Amino acid sequence: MKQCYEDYEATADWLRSKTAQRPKVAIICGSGLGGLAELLHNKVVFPYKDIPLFPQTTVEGHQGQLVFGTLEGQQCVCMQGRFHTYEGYDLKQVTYPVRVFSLLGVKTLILTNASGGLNSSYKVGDIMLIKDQINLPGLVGNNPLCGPNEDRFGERFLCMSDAYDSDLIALAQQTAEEQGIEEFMQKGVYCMVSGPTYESVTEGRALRTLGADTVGMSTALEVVVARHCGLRVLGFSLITNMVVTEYDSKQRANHAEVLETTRMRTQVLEGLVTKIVAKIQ
Ligand SMILES: O=P(O)(O)O[C@H]1O[C@H](CO)[C@@H](O)[C@H]1O
Ligand code: HPA
Repeated sequence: MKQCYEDYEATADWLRSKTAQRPKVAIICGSGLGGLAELLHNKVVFPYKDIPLFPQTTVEGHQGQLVFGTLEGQQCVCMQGRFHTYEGYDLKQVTYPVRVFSLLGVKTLILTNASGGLNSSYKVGDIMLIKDQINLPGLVGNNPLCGPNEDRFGERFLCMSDAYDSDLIALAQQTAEEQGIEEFMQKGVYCMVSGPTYESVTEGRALRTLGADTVGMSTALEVVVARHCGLRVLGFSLITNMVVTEYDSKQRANHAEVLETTRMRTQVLEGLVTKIVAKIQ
């Protein structure tokens, strides 16, 4: 499927025609983390299957609906479920909603994800503020900005050294302190791999050597496209499991454990994001 500017406009126009809400903040919820959308007031809900040109979610823990509403007085739009390349979607489909959000007038994108911990000082259940990313698929040619540049969204050559907004990171850290949850807050580097396989022992070790603190199968592509259209970005990675980095380990990564851990921390993460949203200008 080849998306053009008019496709993004058509989806944005359709949404505008169905709701008078004009969010400035968008939130993409990771695996098992869609509960945040339930906290919105004056909800207007669109199942993805009803939204023109929107992909569908196929992964357990990703509900598949777009929720507009107000969080602490701030108009928001929340994706209860995201798209991944391992589902068979291409890079433009995975990132399609981000450009739609930009056309709707969104200025800030908050992303959450479930991830495997690589940094041995991290524990399952820790929440990592993402300070930077390694877009592994992008480094070898699978970058969503490949192809003709759409100047109406952004420039051809995009700087990514400031991808995660330092003011928003500071705001998140301050809010975590106020919430008294610093003990399980971390700050580090997220690495995206394509999945759907979890890492082999040697792959896990290699990613750690590259400088990654956590690894997952999402987020980086959405962030590239968000930055291209000028959105400010804040990201949280919930460590749902530790990546197996010992050859004789009996531990095995699995999605059930991922979802189980999200259940353990979902309320804390929801509370943190809610308080941050309240303070976003
Ligand atoms: O990144 P999110 O969507 O949170 O989900 C993570 O959890 C799934 C694997 O358990 C993968 O989709 C991985 O990317
Ligand atoms: N690896 C990759 N993606 C993941 C993991 C992991 O260990 N946990 C949750 N998403």
